[in-house]
Parts: sequence; structure tokens; C-alpha cells
Amino acid sequence: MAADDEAPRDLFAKIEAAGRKAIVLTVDSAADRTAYRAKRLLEDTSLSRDPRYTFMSWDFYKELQNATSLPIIPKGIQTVEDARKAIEVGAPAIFLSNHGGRALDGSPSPVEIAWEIYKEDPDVFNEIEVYADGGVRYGTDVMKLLALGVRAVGLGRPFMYANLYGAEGISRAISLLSKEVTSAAGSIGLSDIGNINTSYIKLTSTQWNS
Ligand SMILES: Cc1cc2nc3c(=O)[nH]c(=O)nc-3n(C[C@H](O)[C@H](O)[C@H](O)COP(=O)(O)O)c2cc1C
Repeated sequence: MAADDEAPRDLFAKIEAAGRKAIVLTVDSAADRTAYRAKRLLEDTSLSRDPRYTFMSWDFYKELQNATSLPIIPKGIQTVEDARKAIEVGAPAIFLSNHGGRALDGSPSPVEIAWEIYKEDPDVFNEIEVYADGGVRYGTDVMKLLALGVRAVGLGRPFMYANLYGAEGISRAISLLSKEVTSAAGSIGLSDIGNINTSYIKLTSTQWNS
């Protein structure tokens, strides 16, 4: 949003009238991005980007939240400090995400962010619902995020690519992933996935210790 933008009350009213339960607000790509791959094919990759989208602050989040009765979930939380801040400003839930690594090269993956929160302020996972997406490809990716305290994970590109085969492709992707989650749970001796915690994952690799 631009600094002088006001909350889009008309849009919020339409979303409420449509019976939606929540609004997800992307906060991780406030500035324009450098689309390296697209640059190989297109001369101007900023064509679809809105240069006004350069303003995002917690005050503005509060302004938006005050303009609708629906909960607004910030998507793109990347630090433990912002996770805590989201709780302070009354966010109903948070979405750990780095836009699938598409917005800023080098930004942390959700599993790294979840790990940072787990190490530095684990209460976050009990005080608020935490979701995550980005790089989730296998059942074991799902398990690691759930073990750290994430409630639900999302997938972007896997379903986008599966959709090349339409509904059949999406169904196949879902069944592959759910089978992987089930077999991963079975392999670590977990009968109820709701009981997963960090005792089920080995926290000794360089990544986990950093
Ligand atoms: C082609 C494409 C377009 C996307 N556009 C948006 C967007 O407009 N807003 C947004 O919040 N996230 C957008 N995302 C990010 C996804 O919402 C999601 O965070 C990401 O794809 C998850 O990572 P994954 O693809 O590794 O599963 C986009 C992702 C892709 C692949």
C-alpha cells in the first residue's frame, strides 16, 4: 500500500458479504522485486508490479484491522520480533512465509523462521495460531514444521504445477503428500500426528544448531 492510502473499506465489505472467514494480508513484498528468471525472457519485469505497494507498518496493519470485522492474518512474517509484535497488535494468527523465495533472494525459509521462534520465543506457538508456507515439498517438510509448533502448512508451486493436469493432478498431489505424511509419522513411531513435537526430530545438524 502507499503511505497515503486508506483502508480499502469497499473491498473489505465485499469480502464480508461473500461470507469469507478471514483476510490474509501479504506483508513480505512491500517493495518491488527483482525477478531474475523472468528478466531472461522479458525486458520489463515490473509491468505487473504496482510501485505504490511500498508501505507496510504495524500502525497500518492496525488501521486495516479496525476497518473490518474479519480477522486479518499477516502473511510473510520472517522474524521472531515480528511474530511477537503481531501478538502485541492483536493479530489472530500469523503466516510465516518468504513468498516462496520469490520476493527477496536470501530471505529465510519458513522452517528457519519457525526454528528461530522455537529457540527464542516458543510461547508464540501457544499464544497464536502459526501457519507456514514456502518450500514444502515432502511429507517430512510438513512434519518438521508441525514439530516446531506450526499448526498448518501451505503449498504454492506444487499445486500450481499439479494443476497442469487439472483436478486429477491436484488430487494426485494431495494423495501423494498425505501418504508421505502418514508414512513419515509411522516411521518415527507417531500414532497421532497431533502429538508431534521436537523430540521426534533430530536437532543436531548444522542447520538446526545455527
Ligand atoms: C506464480 C506465483 C505468484 C504468487 N503471487 C503471490 C501474491 O500475489 N501474493 C502472495 O502473497 N503470494 C504470492 N505467491 C507466493 C505464494 O502465496 C506462496 O507463499 C508460495 O508460493 C509458497 O511457496 P512454495 O511455492 O514454495 O510452496 C506467489 C507464488 C507464485 C509461485
